[in-house]
Amino acid sequence: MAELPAVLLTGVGYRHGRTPALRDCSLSVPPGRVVGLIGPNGAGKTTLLHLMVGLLRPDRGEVRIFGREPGGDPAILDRVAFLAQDKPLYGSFTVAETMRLGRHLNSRWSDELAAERLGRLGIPADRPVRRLSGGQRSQVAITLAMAKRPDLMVLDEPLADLDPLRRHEVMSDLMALTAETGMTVVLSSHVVAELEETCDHLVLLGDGRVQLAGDLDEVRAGHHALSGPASLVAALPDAGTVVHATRTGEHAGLLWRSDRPPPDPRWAVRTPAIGDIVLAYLRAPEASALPRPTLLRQVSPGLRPVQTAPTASEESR
Ligand SMILES: Nc1ncnc2c1ncn2[C@@H]1O[C@H](COP(=O)(O)OP(=O)(O)OP(=O)(O)O)[C@@H](O)[C@H]1O
Repeated sequence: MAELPAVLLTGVGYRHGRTPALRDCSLSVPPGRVVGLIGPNGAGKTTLLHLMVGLLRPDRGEVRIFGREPGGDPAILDRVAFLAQDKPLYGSFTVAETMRLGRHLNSRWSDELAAERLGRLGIPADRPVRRLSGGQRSQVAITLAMAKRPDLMVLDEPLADLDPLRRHEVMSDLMALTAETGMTVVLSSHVVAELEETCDHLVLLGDGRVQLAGDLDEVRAGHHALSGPASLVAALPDAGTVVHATRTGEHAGLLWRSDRPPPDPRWAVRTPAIGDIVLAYLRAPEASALPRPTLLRQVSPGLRPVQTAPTASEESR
C-alpha cells in the first residue's frame, strides 16, 4: 500500500474574518522530509501551519495529517508537535519543571533527549523560564517539541531569536532526529540560505497561494537561469514560463520555469541556486506553480507577456 502523505492539503482556503489569508492551496509532503516554508510577511505561513495542526479549520478544502483530520483527534495530537511563533512557555516554571510538564502531557516523551540537549546547550535546569534570554527560551521550546518525539514537527520561525551557530545546531538536531526516527519537519523561516543547506523540500507561499512545492532537486531541475539577447525573449517556447525577468540594455536575464531549457543555443543556461529561485518568486508574487487558468501579464517593459496565475484582486472581480 502506498505511504500516506505526512501532510496533504487539497484546495484549502481560509479567511481571518474578512481578510483572505489562503486561497486554493494544495500540497503533499511525503513522510520523512524536512520542509522549508518560505514566503514574504503576510503571505499566510502562520495560517497554513495553524491549519496543519488543527488550531484552525479551513473554510474550503481539506487538511489531512497522515490521512486524518487534525485537531481534536487524540491519535493525531500525540503524533504532532507544534511550536508557535511566539514560543509560549510558563515564565514562572523552571526549565526542569517545564520538562516535567512535557513528560506528563506526552506519552512518547524522552527524558534522555531533553536532558542531553539542554545540558549540551548549557541551559540551567533550575532557572525560571522568564529569566532566560530570548534565544535560550526558544531552545527550551524547541527541546519540548523534540522530546515529545512526534511523527510531525511543525515549527513557526524557530530560528528567529537564535545566533548563527545556534541556528545551525537546531537544524543539525532536527536532521539527526529525522534520520533516526523518520519524523517529518515543517518549518517556516526567512533565512533562505540555511534552509537550502538543510531542507529537502520547499513550499513557497506568495499572496496566500502555493507558488512552489516540491523536493529541492525537482524544484532546481524545473528552473533555468537564462542570460542572452533580449530579442530572443519573444521566441521562447510556450511550454515554459518566465518567473522573473530583468533587462539591461539589449541583454536579458530570466528565471525560466520549464522541464527543459529553451532550444536556442544563444541562451546561456545554468541551473539556478534555490536561493535565486526563491528570490525570483518573492519578486513575482503572482507567479504560480500550480496549473491555473492562464492570464497574459506583462512582467517587464520590452519583454513578452508571461503566463501567471490570477491575483486575488483579479479573481474576486
Ligand atoms: N487574527 C487575524 N485577524 C485578521 N487577519 C489576520 C489574522 N492573522 C493573520 N491575519 C492576516 O492574514 C494574512 C496572513 O497572515 P499570516 O500571519 O498567516 O502570514 P505570515 O506569512 O505568517 O506572515 P509573517 O511572515 O509576517 O509572520 C495577513 O494578511 C494577515 O494580516
